[in-house]
Amino acid sequence: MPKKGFLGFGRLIESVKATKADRGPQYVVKAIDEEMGRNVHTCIVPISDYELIVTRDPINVQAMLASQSVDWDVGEHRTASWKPLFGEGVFTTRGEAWKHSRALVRPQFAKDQINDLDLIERHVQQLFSAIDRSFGGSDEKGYTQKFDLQPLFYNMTLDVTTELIYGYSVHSQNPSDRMELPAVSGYEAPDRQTIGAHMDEGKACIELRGALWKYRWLLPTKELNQHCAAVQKFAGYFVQLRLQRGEKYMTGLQSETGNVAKQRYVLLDELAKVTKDPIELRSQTLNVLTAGRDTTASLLGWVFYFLSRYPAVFTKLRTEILQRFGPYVPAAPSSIGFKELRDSVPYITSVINETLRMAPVIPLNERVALRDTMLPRGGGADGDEPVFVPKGRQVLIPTYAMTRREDLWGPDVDDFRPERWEENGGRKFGFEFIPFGGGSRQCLGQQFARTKTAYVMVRMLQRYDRLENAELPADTPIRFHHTIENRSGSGTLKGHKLVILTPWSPPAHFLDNLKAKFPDLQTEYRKLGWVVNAGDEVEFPEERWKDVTIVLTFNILPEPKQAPKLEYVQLMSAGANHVIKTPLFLDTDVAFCTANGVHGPQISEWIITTWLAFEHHIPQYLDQQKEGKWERGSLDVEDGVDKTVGILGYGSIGRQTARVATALGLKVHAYTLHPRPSPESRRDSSWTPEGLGDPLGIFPSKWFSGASKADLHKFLSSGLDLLVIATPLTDNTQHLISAPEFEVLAGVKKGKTYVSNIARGPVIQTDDLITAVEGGLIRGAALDVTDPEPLPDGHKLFSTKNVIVTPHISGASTEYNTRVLAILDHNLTRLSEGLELTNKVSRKDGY
Ligand code: HEM
Repeated sequence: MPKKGFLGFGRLIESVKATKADRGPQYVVKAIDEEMGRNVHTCIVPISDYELIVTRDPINVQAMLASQSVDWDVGEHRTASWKPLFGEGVFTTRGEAWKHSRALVRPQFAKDQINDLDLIERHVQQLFSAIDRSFGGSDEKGYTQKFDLQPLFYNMTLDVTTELIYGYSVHSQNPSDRMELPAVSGYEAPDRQTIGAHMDEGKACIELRGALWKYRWLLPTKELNQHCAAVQKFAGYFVQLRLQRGEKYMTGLQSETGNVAKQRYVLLDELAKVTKDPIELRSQTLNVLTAGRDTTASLLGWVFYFLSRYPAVFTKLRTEILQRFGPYVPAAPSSIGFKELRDSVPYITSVINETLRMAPVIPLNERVALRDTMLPRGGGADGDEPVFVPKGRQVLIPTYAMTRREDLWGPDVDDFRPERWEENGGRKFGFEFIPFGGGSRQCLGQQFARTKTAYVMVRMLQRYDRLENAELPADTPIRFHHTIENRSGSGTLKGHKLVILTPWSPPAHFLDNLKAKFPDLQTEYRKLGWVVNAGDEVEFPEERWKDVTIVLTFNILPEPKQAPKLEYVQLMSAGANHVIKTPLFLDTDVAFCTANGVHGPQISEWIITTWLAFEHHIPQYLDQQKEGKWERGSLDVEDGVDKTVGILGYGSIGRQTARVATALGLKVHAYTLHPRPSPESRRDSSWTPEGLGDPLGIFPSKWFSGASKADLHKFLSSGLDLLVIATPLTDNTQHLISAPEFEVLAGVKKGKTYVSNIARGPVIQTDDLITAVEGGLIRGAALDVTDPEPLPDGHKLFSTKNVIVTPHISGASTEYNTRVLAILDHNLTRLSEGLELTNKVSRKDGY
């Protein structure tokens, strides 16, 4: 029996939302890694009333797609969802119907003519014209305007694919190239202007229906029906034209389009030599159209997404392309041949493969068991026994998760590195890399897709000598949309209403900027006092909540039914403990985000201030000053150079402390609960003021982790001059630092360690601390938090030598509100772009 259990129905909703937020494929990896374990590759997921098997084990995938493929087929929900739009064809059928389709279509892809580079060149020229026309006007450095390439690739592949399949391109890149379509008796010419949009929107409806699977009947069908009718009318027209013209279809086509240069290949014409069934011709051609258009456009989008973020790869690729194919000559037809394109610059293939590894265009696939059967691996205590799969059980194949397995791809699995495909005589791959599927239903258009992509890359890199990422920072995580497309450009907040409920007024320039940035966003501001207790008066009238989608608040929250449109609550506090018991948190899936990150600058200043004050004997001099005395004390001052600060809890405060400490010459040792072995795992995605903190996790010279005392002691014995406690208070961290820990510190540093606590008082055992200071086990302590708190008048801590106590004020800063508004602004931008919000409170963990 494989491991059972991530997701659950609530988590399924999370995953659908994650997909909406462009994170679906990543979500699957995260869910398996975090909830099942990094070494678990096959598991059972209970969803609603059925159980799904998920496997990222290449052996199992090979069994389903190839060696035992007779036991498996694609799921009925895939075929049922897609058929209304594209009809029955090679992509949308199962069993015998699929075998028939595949036999019909497959021979076409074996023909050389399908790789028609002249056809691609004509549409690449249109792409360049479209770029020049809309985004030309180069600046003094020769740059075009900032623009999004992805939609242009969608247009280009639509134009190429419609010409390849029907002989007539829709010319979405340049509508003025459209010739009038010939009359077909009984058929109206289709609208080529809107066909791309009908395909896109129809597919979006289908994806939603697919996600809801057996509940898809709940969705209205009117919109989908309109798209289906338009798409089928489009293909149906060309089918009729071919059937009415017969063999003369190609002659008519060549004279009408003026494209007579050589024998042309048109899929519809070839298929019509085998079958005259209009429905079959319509459906099969539409199946190929949908399989080929979006996938290739998406791959091209991803290629340039990575090239713009990895300039060294861009430069290397461009150099090799220019060496082999020469520079771009305007208005001259390309003379690149298919074979040299495929073979002469292997780095092109490496870049394409690495792109497909980082962003497999179809990141999730699936199969259903046709009979009781077995998967070779995933069962038993160690996961290496076969797994029984009953007839009808669905198996999710997260292609993306297989190309993210560190054990298969190495420690740099998260880096875009095309060179990996060339090392050790060229990487051989099996079922761990299946961007084009595998086995019996393997993609028929792989060669064509690779040729087209390589060709566009060559022409683009010949023409443009630089490509700059004008979107989000280069290290922003990859973003998926509808599971395959990369997303660019910023969105709007149309239809959203924000209310700001703060006890202070947001500055006018903040509101003005918001208006300029999101003209469609409605904003309302109400100055409200702190509402701390349940009985306090809530001044925001109940009826005003009904249109609100976003709120900035400390703790003024509506009842769920009062705010049916609410999507996102931005809290003003760094913690969420005061809201996690509210019905809005418990009973809805509204996103709650904290203001985590607002405290880093001021608290790290407090840590360094108190430590330096101690080292420089400032408290004694202040006492003397009050007494009006000029007297030199000890000249024994240890500065920070080459000292070591250990940060217990490497969150936003710890990271900013690391930055400041590094500037003073200290070394940093970081301690985290979970291990952070790779550069990727050391990053921090929570909000950080620009240029501050350590978002990339680069300051620590050593990383420690673990939940056991032994792990903690290893960290404490690493030679710490300053120990900063910045870990949250939980059951596990209560009295984490007690007598044994002071002994460990003393064992190495011989009483030289200074302890700073800005977390919560009970993390330290107070009596043990006093004993440690008095007994010389540590040098002293700075405490902004104490146990008990507030510290009673006259408590011993106040008078313990070398201890600085402040009354829980290290978080105070006049910039607090400015930072809260910066987080709101940051998250509004992410919301507008469909990205996951920053600082989101986990419903499972409550923080
Ligand atoms: C980057 C581009 C492409 C990718 C990543 C891709 C990926 C895939 C994958 C993963 C499958 C298998 C689905 C499954 O296992 O159920 C598939 C099937 C298919 N692809 Fe592609 N594809 C691409 C481009 C194309 C192009 C350009 C064409 C045609 C012009 C095409 C035609 C097909 C067809 C007809 C099938 C159905 C095969 C069958 O079920 O027998 N694909 N593709």
